[in-house]
Amino acid sequence: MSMSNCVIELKGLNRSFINGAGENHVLKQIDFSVNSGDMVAILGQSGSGKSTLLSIMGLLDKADSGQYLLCGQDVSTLSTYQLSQLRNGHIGWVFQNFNLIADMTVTENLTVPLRFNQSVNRVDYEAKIDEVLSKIGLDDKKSFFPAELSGGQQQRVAIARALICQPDIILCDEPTGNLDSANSDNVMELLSGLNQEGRTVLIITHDPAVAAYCHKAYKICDGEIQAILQQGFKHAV
Ligand SMILES: Nc1ncnc2c1ncn2[C@@H]1O[C@H](COP(=O)(O)OP(=O)(O)OP(=O)(O)O)[C@@H](O)[C@H]1O
Repeated sequence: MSMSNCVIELKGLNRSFINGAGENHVLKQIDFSVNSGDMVAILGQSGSGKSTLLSIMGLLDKADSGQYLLCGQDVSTLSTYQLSQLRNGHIGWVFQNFNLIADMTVTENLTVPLRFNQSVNRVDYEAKIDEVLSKIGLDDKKSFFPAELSGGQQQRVAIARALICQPDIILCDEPTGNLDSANSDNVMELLSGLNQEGRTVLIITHDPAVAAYCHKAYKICDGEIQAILQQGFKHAV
């Protein structure tokens, strides 16, 4: 285990896709790290590789070459089972389209990650669900189906689902992309609060107002990642 404060460390990371036009080298020799407790925005034009990078960091995809250390562990040495254990233990995901299961109630949606987590006892499910629902302010919506909630409420449930296994890292892919500005602010306040509690938050966004909630911002351009100075957040993309 590394002694560094880095929860995410990428070294010389490459990812390409082959398509009809040949090889698309999306991420080129990426060196990037995120410290524990950071709140980081990743910007970049459509197709620049933001989701690809986040998928690798969230252990949903693998780099072609280079190294990825998650909480000090070199993920290339791990089996599929070990990867899923690491993912369940450390990472919560929030997506643009919420990705709630339509024919399950809020409570049932929140039960799904608990079932995959062997360290949570079934008798504790209800208390865990109550705890995350009160955190997002939707205690009264337990038996609602996703379609009965507003977009902002659905995204808050998705954040509750990301939180329920107590991850130390929350990865968000355009979390406000489908929300109006009031709901977007609401979701960002929620994510900021989680960061203030000590969670590391990474957010892909096109929106400078979202980046402004973060301490650091980076931009992916031509396969490379570069830091953006705070005063440049507004004009980043
Ligand atoms: N599974 C895949 N197979 C082939 N090409 C892919 C795959 N995933 C991504 N790509 C390509 O990699 C490039 C980067 O895609 P990615 O989704 O990471 O971009 P992005 O910056 O997240 O874009 P957006 O802002 O539009 O979501 C694109 O050219 C895309 O077509």
